[in-house]
Amino acid sequence: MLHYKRPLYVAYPLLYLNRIACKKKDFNVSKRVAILTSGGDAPGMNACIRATIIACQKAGYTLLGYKHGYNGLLQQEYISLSLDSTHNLIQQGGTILHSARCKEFMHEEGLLKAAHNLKKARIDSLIVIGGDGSFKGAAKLSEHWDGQIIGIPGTIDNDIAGTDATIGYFTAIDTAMSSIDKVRDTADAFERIFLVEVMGRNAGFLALNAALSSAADYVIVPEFFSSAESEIEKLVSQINAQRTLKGPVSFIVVVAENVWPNGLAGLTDALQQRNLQDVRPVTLGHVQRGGSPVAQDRLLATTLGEAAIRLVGKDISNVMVGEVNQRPVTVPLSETWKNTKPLNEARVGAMRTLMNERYNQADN
Ligand SMILES: Nc1ncnc2c1ncn2[C@@H]1O[C@H](COP(=O)(O)OP(=O)(O)O)[C@@H](O)[C@H]1O
Ligand SMILES: O=P(O)(O)OC[C@H]1O[C@](O)(COP(=O)(O)O)[C@@H](O)[C@@H]1O
Repeated sequence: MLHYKRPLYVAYPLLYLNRIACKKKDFNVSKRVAILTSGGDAPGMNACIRATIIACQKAGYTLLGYKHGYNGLLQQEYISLSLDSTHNLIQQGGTILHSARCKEFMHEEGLLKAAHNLKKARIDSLIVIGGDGSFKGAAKLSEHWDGQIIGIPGTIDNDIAGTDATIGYFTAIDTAMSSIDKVRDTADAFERIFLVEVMGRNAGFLALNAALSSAADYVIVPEFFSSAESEIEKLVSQINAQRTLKGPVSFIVVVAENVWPNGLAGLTDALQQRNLQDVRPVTLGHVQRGGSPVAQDRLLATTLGEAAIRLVGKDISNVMVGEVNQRPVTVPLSETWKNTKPLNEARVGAMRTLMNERYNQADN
């Protein structure tokens, strides 16, 4: 016997309508995404924000921008980010969302308040552009908030494991390099020793690469620093060897911040005690954090911003989106600070040959 199968919409009209409604809802799942920039600002953060705005708009997501890092979460200070905000944004230094270091967020109460505010604002996914400190904060937040958390590495220090580079790092190298080029002009004119301090917090990426790209004579980085006593011996022997060979010439030492006891003043004293009198210290400081991002930072920022939005709604959280060999990768947030990223081996080799051991006798 043939059974006439009635179509669903005839047999169960309500169920059918409901199904259509659900399908439509699935199709249009309008996620609410929030983004913030935290810790030291870095050139390229804006380029990253721009990429997320466009990617969210294309996916039909709502994007809110919390201002002043985690303070914005605590104060519920946010703005709606739409395509209107993207014009001329890619080339702007700093961050239109502003950044901050937020003490309150380091405590349980602050974290609970932030989680409460995120729930209240019905945020599904939070994107944090920042350094390892910001990622530690994000991981802590995930203990109190069950939304999705995605980190994007943004710091001039490049001290985040799991990604070849961080947003802002390339521009900072460029800025330090061109500043050292200028220092060299005056150093040459007076045949003086110049000590140039560059940022990097506790890592030597910026110092090493700024020194190599500006053809400095010596670089002091935390990764190879054992003691002031042994380092001063090596440095003085290079200066004296160079002077013996070439007569009075300039000598530029790039020094990573936080390495030398008492900073450049301490190193200047140590050199003067060894009869090297005409020494001038220069601290490059926050100038390294500013300026329009170079192409490499814009590209990294744009790729990572787009890749982060691709993850929205997926079953993955508490990860950083980084880049390894020019491919986006996801890395658990905890690995970004538990692992230590080593300096590039080939650059270290170049550092020894062209700078720190340049005047050493060959072994053979
Ligand atoms: N252990 C932590 N717990 C909670 N929040 C943290 C923690 N570490 C850092 N943060 C938050 O992240 C912010 C930025 O961290 P910081 O180390 O200053 O910069 P960056 O993210 O650039 O490394 C801090 O001001 C704080 O609000
Ligand atoms: O701007 P501040 O608070 O003086 O901090 C200076 C520090 O910030 C940096 O510029 C960037 O560090 P983070 O990205 O880790 O915040 C460091 O290189 C420097 O040590």
